[in-house]
Amino acid sequence: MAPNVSANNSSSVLVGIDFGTLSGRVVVVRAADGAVLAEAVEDYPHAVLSTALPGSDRPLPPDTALQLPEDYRGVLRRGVPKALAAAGIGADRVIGVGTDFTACTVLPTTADGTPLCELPGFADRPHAYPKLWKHHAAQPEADEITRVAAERGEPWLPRYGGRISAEWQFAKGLQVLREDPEAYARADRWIEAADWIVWQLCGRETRNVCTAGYKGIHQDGAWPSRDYLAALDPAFAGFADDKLAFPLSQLGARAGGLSAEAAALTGLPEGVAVAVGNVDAHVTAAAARTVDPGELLAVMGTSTCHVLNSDVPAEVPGMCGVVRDGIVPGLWGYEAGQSGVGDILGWFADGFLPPEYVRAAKRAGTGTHELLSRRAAAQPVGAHGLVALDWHNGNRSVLVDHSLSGVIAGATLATTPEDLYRALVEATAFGTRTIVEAFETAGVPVHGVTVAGGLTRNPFVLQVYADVLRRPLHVTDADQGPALGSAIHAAVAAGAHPDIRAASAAMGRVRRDAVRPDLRDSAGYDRLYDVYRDLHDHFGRGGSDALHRLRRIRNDART
Ligand SMILES: Nc1ncnc2c1ncn2[C@@H]1O[C@H](COP(=O)(O)OP(=O)(O)O)[C@@H](O)[C@H]1O
Ligand SMILES: O=C(CO)[C@@H](O)[C@@H](O)COP(=O)(O)O
Repeated sequence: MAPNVSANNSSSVLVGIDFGTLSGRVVVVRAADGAVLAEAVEDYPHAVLSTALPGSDRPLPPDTALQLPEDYRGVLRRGVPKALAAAGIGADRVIGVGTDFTACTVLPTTADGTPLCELPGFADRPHAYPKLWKHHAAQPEADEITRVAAERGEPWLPRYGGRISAEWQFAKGLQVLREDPEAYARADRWIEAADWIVWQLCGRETRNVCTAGYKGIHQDGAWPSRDYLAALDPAFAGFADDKLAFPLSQLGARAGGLSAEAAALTGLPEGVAVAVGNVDAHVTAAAARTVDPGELLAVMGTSTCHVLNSDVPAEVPGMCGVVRDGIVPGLWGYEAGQSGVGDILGWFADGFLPPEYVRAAKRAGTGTHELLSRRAAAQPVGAHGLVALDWHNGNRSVLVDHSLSGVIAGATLATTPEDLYRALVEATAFGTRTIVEAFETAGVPVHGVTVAGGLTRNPFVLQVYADVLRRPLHVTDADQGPALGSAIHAAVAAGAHPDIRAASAAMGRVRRDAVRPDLRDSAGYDRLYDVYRDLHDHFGRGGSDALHRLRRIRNDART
């Protein structure tokens, strides 16, 4: 049944769904002004598979991170009806649905979109499963992809900051070919989860310009040539032509209408607009009103993604990529990122605290992050005598090396847990400063910085970032920024707003200058940042190969 609400009716609503690392979040949003009427969070029952496949005790190799497609369907099946019920509105008011995904989260499927891991005989093969963005086991393939491209002078390499990441589509695809050629051959399609979920919703394959550009290597209308791919491996020559190629759709476009099957699954009306797939960080630009040139958005959660529009393409060393139309049609969209941010803080706060800290947090009725943040905030800048490197999940920008790991320098017998927590927060802020400086040095101006994501709920973290960056921060005023961004894209796909810019202006939410820097503290952070830069270049740019050697020793010991 087609909905009985027209696109510009004041009661029209959109459903936005953000498929995150551990859960899917669904929001129901008013088309006219972006008011969030309700939200629901649906955890993935299997979370991240990094030690073993379900029902198996065979250990997975180091740096593996897989997921289950059925967990994604669970968000459609349970999360969407929950959010609609919480909004207390009839499904007939929904005029469109938009989705975003972590990326590059990518899976092999048959020609009809069936995930390989769901085929008889493939359930026990790790390479038949979706590889999550933080699957970092394809670093050797990424190094090879970069080296061969540099040797051949491939014109697209500078568009990726000079290095292709182990997180992206080609490295992960080449790993499958090398380690499970049968699964590689059986995969008719190699598709971003961002596009696969849209396939589940509207019953047909589409591919979006955003993931094709940033996570695939699609530039100036073309994939890497067969010659280049054959130079990597003759059996890889057809990777792009056979498994990726498909006409690309612009962001904000209508991918199709909701299929009868998806309507039955979600409770939404058949035929409503389904927006083209998108990436969690890039879609948030619409929610944060950072769709104009020079407005940098940092989406700070498990990891941080930095996205930024510009009128001009530039070569920024170590960025993730620059893609025409990659964030909004008509501009060059830049992306950079840090592979570990909230995860580094969580690793420490969840795993390394003395029992008395956990008890103190309980007594205060807060979590351990809040306790550590409160205690750390009471210190003068630099009083802990520490500087850390934020590479516990590798380095996505500007070094593009996932064999790097974390470092904490300056620890003494007097070092406390709040000292360490503070040093880790600061390290992530220094990582962001390194990225902002890389953009500006390369001639891509950064006029303003807006932040979104789960870490914006921590005022201490925000103050450190404002001080380290010496800039006021604008803060996205939405608990579920990516999901709101997806709803905004759905509004455009449904025709409720003419384009992403207009929809962002009407439906986006941001508190301008919400956090102001304390410039006295900025001066203290400048001194720490100098030390960070020294350690960064020493461990990351060839001063010492200690971290690579340690990674090799670890892998040898585990195998
Ligand atoms: N109060 C807090 N301060 C800092 N980090 C936090 C806090 N609470 C949770 N985290 C971290 O934030 C991350 C989750 O961020 P969130 O934006 O909710 O998720 P995602 O990145 O999956 O979208 C986790 O890595 C967690 O360790
Ligand atoms: O890399 C990207 C986007 O390009 C992210 O999807 C990835 O870092 C995961 O983001 P989250 O930290 O889960 O929000």
